[in-house]
Amino acid sequence: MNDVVKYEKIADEHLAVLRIDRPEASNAISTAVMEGLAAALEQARQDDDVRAVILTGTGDRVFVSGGDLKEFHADLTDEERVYEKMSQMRRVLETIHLFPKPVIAAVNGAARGGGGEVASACHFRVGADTATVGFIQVKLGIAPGWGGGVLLSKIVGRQKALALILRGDIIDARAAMELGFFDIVCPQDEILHYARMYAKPLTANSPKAVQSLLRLLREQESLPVTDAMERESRLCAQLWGTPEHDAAVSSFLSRKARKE
Ligand SMILES: CC[C@@H](C(=O)O)C(=O)SCCNC(=O)CCNC(=O)[C@H](O)C(C)(C)COP(=O)(O)OP(=O)(O)OC[C@H]1O[C@@H](n2cnc3c(N)ncnc32)[C@H](O)[C@@H]1OP(=O)(O)O
Repeated sequence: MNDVVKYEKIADEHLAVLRIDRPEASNAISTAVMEGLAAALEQARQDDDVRAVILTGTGDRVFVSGGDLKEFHADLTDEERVYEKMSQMRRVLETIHLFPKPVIAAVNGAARGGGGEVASACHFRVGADTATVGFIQVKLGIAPGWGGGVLLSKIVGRQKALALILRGDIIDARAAMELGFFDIVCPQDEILHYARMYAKPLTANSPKAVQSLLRLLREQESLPVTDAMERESRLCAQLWGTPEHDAAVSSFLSRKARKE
């Protein structure tokens, strides 16, 4: 992390909160933000005490306004340089998408262009009631640059993604919820509280079970259905011997015994 990406650990909730902190630029993604996010994610990955991550933006107006059009248009002049810069942020989105611990986007306000892509890379999205989402790249005559259109399609389905990306409409929080993009919507001034509440069951459950299920559910998308089903049986067998499973079963059985 650095000046433009803040990292806060909430130790007693096993959470890391990553905050994109460029309110003067509507939290646009500059090269420094890309570097800060990569470093912050690595810190959260390495900290065994962190069981989930919340990603948000500073302020009550904007989550992320997309790529920093001022920096990019000053610096990037030919296709290969644009491609390299887009790929730098695409790798950050890949890191989020493949992150071993659940990542929750707390969409505190407008998500535009790449802002929608960043939210799409997260495993869950908590939206402020004032938030708006627009995959508006088409209005700028470009495509989503960071691979987030592909991820959007996995969340809302191909047809709805096609409409959002090709039309470039800006939708409000209620529509984002109806599409299945937001998992919950909450009052804007309580967004972090709601994101923390959303994280609670994820961090309370066995980290080994949560993390291996997250991986399994991601990997099963590219497997034949019977292979994916077999992996689920294997995972259950692997988790059977863990202390968390022993404790949960003992607690259940002793509860039953107490009732008798
Ligand atoms: C390049 C990658 C591509 C992708 O992969 O998808 C993209 O992301 S392209 C970028 C697409 N995004 C946009 O076009 C969004 C542009 N911004 C807005 O629509 C609005 O700013 C907002 C996000 C809806 C917020 O509106 P508001 O609260 O009214 O603030 P202002 O518009 O006054 O902005 C304040 C301040 O922030 C600067 N700003 C906003 N967005 C960007 C941006 N993407 N890059 C750089 N700077 C941005 C804006 O210029 C203002 O600064 P000043 O000009 O210094 O006042």
